[in-house]
Amino acid sequence: MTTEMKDAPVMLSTRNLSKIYRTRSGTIEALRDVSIDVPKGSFVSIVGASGCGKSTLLNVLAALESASDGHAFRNGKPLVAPSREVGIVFQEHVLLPWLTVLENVLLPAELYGLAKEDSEPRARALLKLSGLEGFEQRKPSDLSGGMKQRTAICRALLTDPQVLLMDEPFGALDALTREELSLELLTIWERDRKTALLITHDINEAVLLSDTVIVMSPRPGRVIETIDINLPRPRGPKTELEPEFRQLTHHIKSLIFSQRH
Ligand SMILES: Nc1ncnc2c1ncn2[C@@H]1O[C@H](COP(=O)(O)OP(=O)(O)OP(=O)(O)O)[C@@H](O)[C@H]1O
Repeated sequence: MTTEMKDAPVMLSTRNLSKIYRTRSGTIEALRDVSIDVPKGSFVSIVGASGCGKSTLLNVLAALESASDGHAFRNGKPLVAPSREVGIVFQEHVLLPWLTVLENVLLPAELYGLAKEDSEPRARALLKLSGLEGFEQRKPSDLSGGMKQRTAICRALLTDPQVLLMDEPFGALDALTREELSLELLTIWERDRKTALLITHDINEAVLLSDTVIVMSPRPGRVIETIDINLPRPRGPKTELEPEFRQLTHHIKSLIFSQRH
């Protein structure tokens, strides 16, 4: 993280956050004592073994789930309810099949009671930027997996949120489409510099996009290391050829493997 970012105000944070799920067959400790800071305008990724609580952490930060203990804040205020200041992109099953692409992108406008006259031009502009012009009136079933995720990203950006939370947004895509979309996301982010928090299993993707990568332990998820990625921006496909890029991905992989039981 650059000095400039270290000095930026904190947009999202948790302090000693724990989450225990109580189910009929017993309790599951998903998160233990997690404290993180996401500075305003930064791109932070969270990586860790499957089941280590990454989605749980993101859901708490989206105010979709509550913590069992500890605190979560946005802009220094405790999180209470989902907000139009936070856009969320999930892995899949995110578009409503009976609505058109445009109607899907406009859903948050309905949810937050925004004027259609303002929202529709923005939705159309976002779709155009994402290469989806001409598909506004199509149904999601007419789209490829990559196009569906582009639509989901447009929807998350509709309210011009301060924060973008993404849970494995490219997880269900083939490797090439995944790479293409992560490069597109990089371009969008470098243009707007919204505060972004990404959950990913792809360590290359995490290092390519992020200012900081947070590595979590297996369940119960704890932060085991926070790694600053100081690779120069703008970044692109060539960044992956840098020796520093390879050292960073190797270090993160070793950390995750060393935690395996
Ligand atoms: N609603 C729930 N009720 C009970 N247990 C849950 C619930 N949601 C998650 N868990 C459990 O909490 C743990 C953490 O789950 P979570 O989905 O946050 O992990 P993850 O790191 O995102 O996993 P993955 O990388 O596989 O998506 C898992 O053991 C999971 O079974």
